Amino acid sequence: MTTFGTPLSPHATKVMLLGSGELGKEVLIALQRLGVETIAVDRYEHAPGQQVAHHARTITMSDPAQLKALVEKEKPHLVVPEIEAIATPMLEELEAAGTVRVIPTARAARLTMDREGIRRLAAETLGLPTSPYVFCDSLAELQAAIDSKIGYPCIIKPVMSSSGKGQSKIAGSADVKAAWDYAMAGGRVSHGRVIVEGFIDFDYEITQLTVRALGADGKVETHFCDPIGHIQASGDYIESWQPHPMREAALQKSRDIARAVTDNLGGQGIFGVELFVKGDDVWFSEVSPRPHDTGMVTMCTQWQNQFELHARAILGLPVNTALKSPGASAVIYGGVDATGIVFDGVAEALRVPNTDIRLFGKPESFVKRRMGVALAFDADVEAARVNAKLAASKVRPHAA
Ligand SMILES: Nc1ncnc2c1ncn2[C@@H]1O[C@H](COP(=O)(O)OP(=O)(O)OP(=O)(O)O)[C@@H](O)[C@H]1O
Ligand SMILES: NCC(=O)N[C@@H]1O[C@H](COP(=O)([O-])[O-])[C@@H](O)[C@H]1O
Ligand SMILES: [Mg+2]
Repeated sequence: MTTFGTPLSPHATKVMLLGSGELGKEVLIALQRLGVETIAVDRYEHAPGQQVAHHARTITMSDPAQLKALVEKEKPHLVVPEIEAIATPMLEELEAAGTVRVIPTARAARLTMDREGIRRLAAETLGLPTSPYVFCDSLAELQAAIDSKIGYPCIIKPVMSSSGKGQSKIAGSADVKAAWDYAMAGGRVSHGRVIVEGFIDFDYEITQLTVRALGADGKVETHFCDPIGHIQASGDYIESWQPHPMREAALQKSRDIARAVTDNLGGQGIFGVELFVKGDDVWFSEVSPRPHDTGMVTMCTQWQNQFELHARAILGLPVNTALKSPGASAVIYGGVDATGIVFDGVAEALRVPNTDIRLFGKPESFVKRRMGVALAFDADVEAARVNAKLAASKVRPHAA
């Protein structure tokens, strides 16, 4: 796209986000700064991104008929998936018919929508190192897969879920049934299928943000951000930092894997490639063809954060992935099941040196729902981590 229109006029450049949580909200803000007209879609009203977009629409995005009707009505130039649970075969149909361009591609959205598509692509088609895995459709199949191939400890996840929902790590046969039941209850779209993965005893894990953007010659170029280190609890990110120090060999392998996966998925935009590292060994875990939750740290560490990079890349604009400062992020959970909650301690949080916060504005809080994030920059990552966690701890969400 080289010509940009005026929002809310007949020549507007229109972008529709499918999913409008905390990540989409920042993409929408970045798009608006470039004069794009935005349509924020989510499964519930007043989603974070809907609060800042020109238009808010609420549909069941996994329903192909509803999705088709909305895209045909709104006629966006670009459709940008922000979550996995979307009727991606319908996106492929709309893309093939020339109705719309999907970011990065409809095929990438379909392959990464559930764990099976992307895992088989990475391990079986591209030959990349991953944990050992088996897909299972029943408790009996799960037990058999563990006994014959995977062993303990292992990790069981619904094929379609994110942020650790429905995921368990188990140590022995006594836990298999509970893990199966938990996966059945925790998947985003009900699917009686799980992946069981061998546990990788990594030294650390990173997100390799990788941007595919157009160069001056109109060809796609790959740009890498500095590696982001992170800590996950029950499969959900609680802390991240950038840059994560890495030995040269591990960094090179990480980038080779990231390039192989993103070259195959194609299109333009940012990807969050999740990797496990032990010594100089690197395993591919999964990839988001969109900004990544651990990448929220880039709001205080890069000149162009991951949301701006995504906005620029999808619009065909040049990108710059340079680091501005080391920094860290720490998650603020709701801590309570309630709607319309209030947050105390925001001023105290911001009195911690070099910090900032984002409160996402989700209308409903759950004990373990991510409601905000604290950010800190500093001369080194360790100091930033201390301050990000301190700032997050000062924010006290509670029922109104
Ligand atoms: N095979 C494994 N070995 C060791 N740790 C693992 C394995 N699989 C997952 N984990 C741990 O669980 C975390 C979450 O796993 P995964 O990324 O597959 O879940 P997710 O629900 O897709 O999360 P998200 O949507 O936040 O990326 C990983 O970042 C890692 O810390
Ligand atoms: N790991 C994926 C991830 O972090 N996705 C982000 O969380 C939102 C859903 O939050 P919710 O579950 O609180 O509605 C999504 O819309 C996206 O912004
Ligand atoms: Mg993950």
